[in-house]
Amino acid sequence: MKHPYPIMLDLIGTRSLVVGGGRIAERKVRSLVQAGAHVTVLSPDFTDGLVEMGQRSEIKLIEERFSEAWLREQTASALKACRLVIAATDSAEVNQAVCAAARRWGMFVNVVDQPELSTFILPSVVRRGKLVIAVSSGGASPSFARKIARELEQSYGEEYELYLDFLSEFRLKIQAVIADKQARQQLFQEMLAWDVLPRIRAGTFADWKDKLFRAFDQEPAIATIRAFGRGI
Ligand SMILES: C[C@@]1(CC(=O)O)C2=NC(=C\c3[nH]c(c(CCC(=O)O)c3CC(=O)O)Cc3[nH]c(c(CC(=O)O)c3CCC(=O)O)/C=C3\N/C(=C\2)[C@@H](CCC(=O)O)[C@]3(C)CC(=O)O)/[C@H]1CCC(=O)O
Ligand SMILES: NC(=O)c1ccc[n+]([C@@H]2O[C@H](COP(=O)([O-])OP(=O)(O)OC[C@H]3O[C@@H](n4cnc5c(N)ncnc54)[C@H](O)[C@@H]3O)[C@@H](O)[C@H]2O)c1
Repeated sequence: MKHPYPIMLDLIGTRSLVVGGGRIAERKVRSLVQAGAHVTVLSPDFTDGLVEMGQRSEIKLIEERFSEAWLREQTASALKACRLVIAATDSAEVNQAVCAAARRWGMFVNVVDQPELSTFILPSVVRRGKLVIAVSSGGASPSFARKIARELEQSYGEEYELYLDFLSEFRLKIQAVIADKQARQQLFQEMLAWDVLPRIRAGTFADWKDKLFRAFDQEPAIATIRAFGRGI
């Protein structure tokens, strides 16, 4: 992959197929389910984790081997409904066959043991609510991508979830009321320098936010917000 193109996909309600039921398949399935995808797993056996997810109806398990014969039995509409396919068996040949079929159907495909065949690969991810930090080494060293993500996890703690919610909520409020686009954009930059994170950490954020929103509702002007943000 010379120039991977990073995107944030909305998979809610879409279908994905994972072929293979081992440890690696389970890791990929968990991230798909977390993203809201409907996942079908095709394999003659499954990890305990996958079995439990199947029992909780979080995923659909098909206890069969992938083969050309299995593929022929599937209806075109069922296959076409699949957005992503992950070939996660321990057989390079089977993974290649899954990849060829997925490409034939125009699906995006990830091959866990042959990155060069993949049309997408998975990054190491840190999630803090709306904040998603994805790190990829482009397949050079997945362990290194993971190491950087763990380091970022230390720098961007749990408080960032609330922080992003605040930035998002207040940004929408400002967009709805302040017509001057340039002034708005300047304010969005300035807001990043306010002492919001220390307030979240100190437990004084909710009170401060209430006051800010009340001040803004009473006098919806840039100057009010600026003065408040700077603690004047
Ligand atoms: C990030 C993460 C996401 C995820 O899987 O969700 C991910 N691998 C993770 C972990 C990990 N993978 C491996 C080890 C063992 C140590 C090592 O080899 O380093 C560890 C470490 C561990 O498990 O701790 C082995 C490995 N991985 C691949 C191969 C095949 C090959 O290279 O040929 C082999 C050799 C198999 C063998 O030879 O036995 C291939 C891929 N792995 C990728 C992603 C894609 C590139 C990502 C990138 O570079 O940006 C890519 C190309 C395709 C893909 O899978 O999408 C996840 C960390 C999640 C987290 O944050 O915890
Ligand atoms: N991409 C990554 O992040 C990564 C990390 C480590 C290892 N790997 C590679 O991933 C592969 C899988 O590793 P694992 O630890 O999950 O292996 P595993 O042996 O635990 O699981 C393999 C699964 O594939 C199933 N399978 C075999 N043939 C099949 C077929 N025809 N149809 C459907 N399912 C079939 C097996 O029944 C089993 O459930 C290995 O090749 C490994 O080298 C990838």
